[in-house]
Order: sequence, then structure tokens, then C-alpha cells
Amino acid sequence: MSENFTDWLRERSEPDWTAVVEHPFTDALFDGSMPDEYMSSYLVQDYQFVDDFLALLGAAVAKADRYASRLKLAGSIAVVTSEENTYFQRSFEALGIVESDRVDPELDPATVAFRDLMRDTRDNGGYAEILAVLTVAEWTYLEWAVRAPAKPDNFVHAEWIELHANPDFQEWVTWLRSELDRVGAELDERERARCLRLFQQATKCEVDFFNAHWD
Ligand SMILES: Cc1ncc(CN)c(N)n1
Repeated sequence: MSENFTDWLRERSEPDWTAVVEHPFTDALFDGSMPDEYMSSYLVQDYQFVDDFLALLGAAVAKADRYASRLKLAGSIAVVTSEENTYFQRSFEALGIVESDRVDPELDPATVAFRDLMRDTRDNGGYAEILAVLTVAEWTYLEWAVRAPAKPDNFVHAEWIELHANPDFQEWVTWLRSELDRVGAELDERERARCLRLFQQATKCEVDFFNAHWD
């Protein structure tokens, strides 16, 4: 393969990839027109997503093939468990989210589908497959967030964008891609095809997740 593995995966994940990155949900975040009702349901479901995402990061730490990679992945766990978690708590407070919706909400079908994909990959996938799902989740979020033309007034909107459009997050996504490119170069055709299937499924999950909070 002459091009990067991650470019190859992404090209084969259209039109869903562009549907995530240019989703109308993100435009409403940028221009302040996002109704609280939509933002609330999205963040409640996303907090549940983050739980399984964290477990997937943990599986990546366990299955990585070298110490330097484990260190990098563990650094990302630190962000999810500190700044990002605090953001959710402050936003739940601002939006008046009740305790039961913070800890044990009824899950949307889109959340269940994403959770099932992450759990299956965590339990049965190898390092490259786990990286494929992590890369979709982080790279799509970087790509929509960097499209923001300005910082919205509402901190719930502004900080959700900033968490995914800052130099550290950009560097993390660059690392994830280079890691998947490195590991992908060693895969045979069948293993690459498995990564592609997961990459495409995860991209479709991202579209469905935004769609579930927009109409
Ligand atoms: C559904 C979803 N996808 C990705 C991300 C970014 N980690 C997120 N918070 N939520």
C-alpha cells in the first residue's frame, strides 16, 4: 500500500465520514442555535459513550506492543478522567440534568450500537482493531471541531468545541493516526479488511449518534 493506512481507511468510509464532520448538529453548536433539549440529551448519552470509550482506551493500554505507546494512551486516559469529566459535571449542572440521567439513563439505540461495537472490539479485537475504533472517534471529533468559526458564548457549547479543537488534542489525533499507520503496515490483507470493517462501522455509529439528537 503506497498511501497511509489511515487515509486508506478514511477514503473508504465516505460518505459517512463527511456526514459526521459536517453534521448540522455541529453547525448549531457553532452558531448558538442549539436547543438546550438537544444538547442535554446528547451529553447524557455521550457520558455513557465515554464510559465505554475509557474502557476501550484501557484495552489499548493492555494490548499495545510497546511501553512508549502505553504511556501515550495513558496520557489520554488522564484527560478523559479529568478535564472532560469536569466539563460533563459542570454542563449537567448548568442544564439541570437530574442524577438518574447522569448515572443510569435510558440508552438510545445509537448509544447501544456504539457501546456494543466498543465492547466487542475491546473484548475480541487486537491492538490495531482497537486503534481503528479509537481513531474514528477522535479524528472525526477533531475534524468537526476545527471547523468552528468562533467561540460561542454558552460555555457548554464553547468548551465542548475547545476540548476537541486544541493543540494537545490535535497532537493526540496525529499520534493515534501514526500509531495505526505503524501497526497497520504489519497487517496482512485479512487483518486490514477487519480494521476497515470496524472503521466503517464506527464512522456509521458517529453519524447515527449525532442523528439521534437532531432532526
Ligand atoms: C459519540 C462520540 N464520539 C467521539 C467522541 C470524542 N471522544 C465523543 N465524545 N463522543
